[in-house]
Amino acid sequence: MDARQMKIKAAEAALAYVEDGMRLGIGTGSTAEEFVRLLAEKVAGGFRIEGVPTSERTARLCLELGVPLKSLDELPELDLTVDGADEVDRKLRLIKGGGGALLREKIVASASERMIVIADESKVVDVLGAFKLPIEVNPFGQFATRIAIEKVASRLGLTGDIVVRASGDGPFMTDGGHLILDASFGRIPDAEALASELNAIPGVVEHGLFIGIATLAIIAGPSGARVLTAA
Ligand SMILES: O=C[C@H](O)[C@H](O)[C@H](O)COP(=O)(O)O
Repeated sequence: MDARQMKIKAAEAALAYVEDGMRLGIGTGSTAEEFVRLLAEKVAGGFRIEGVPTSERTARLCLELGVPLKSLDELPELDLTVDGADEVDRKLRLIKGGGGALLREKIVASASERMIVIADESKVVDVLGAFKLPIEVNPFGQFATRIAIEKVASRLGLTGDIVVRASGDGPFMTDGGHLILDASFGRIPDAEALASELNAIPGVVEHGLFIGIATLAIIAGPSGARVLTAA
């Protein structure tokens, strides 16, 4: 089974949790896109859902494939969000934001009764942090914000480069008009402490640590998909 087939397996398994009439948060990234494709087939067959996309990219795909969309303002309470992740640990803590959609993803998932993560085995880790932590920051005062992040990290014993994510010749801009700083901290033993310290920095809009948000993860490997619940 290749990487794409594993993503499809996880997406298929997640579809079993989607019920007719649900208000559904729809994630971003290559795994979430497999979910959108399968969801679109069900919608074409008469299945009714109302979807809230977590990015402009996901919104475009949904529109192209005929998945009905609403804004989060129209549907501020959702039944379920299905989304990918860059890392997931055994307590279902996540790193997200590899595709730059972490802010909307976190808002949408937090407005949902449940969040199901879909991923392949390569995303499961013992300790978060091998994947660079995306931190979304306001462009105003970005250097001051970076220094504040470095100080917080150093207090927690974390070191490593923090770089502005690039796109083409310029910086990558999120759907909300912010920058992403990718922090190479390596292992993050106390994700809760880092999350709350980052939240306290004024220039930090949001960060990619999702803690206490996911309800279960569907992890696909070469021999099929397994369900991971918080240890
Ligand atoms: O910002 C992007 C998201 O957090 C994605 O869900 C995450 O990067 C995983 O994407 P993929 O399924 O492409 O690995």
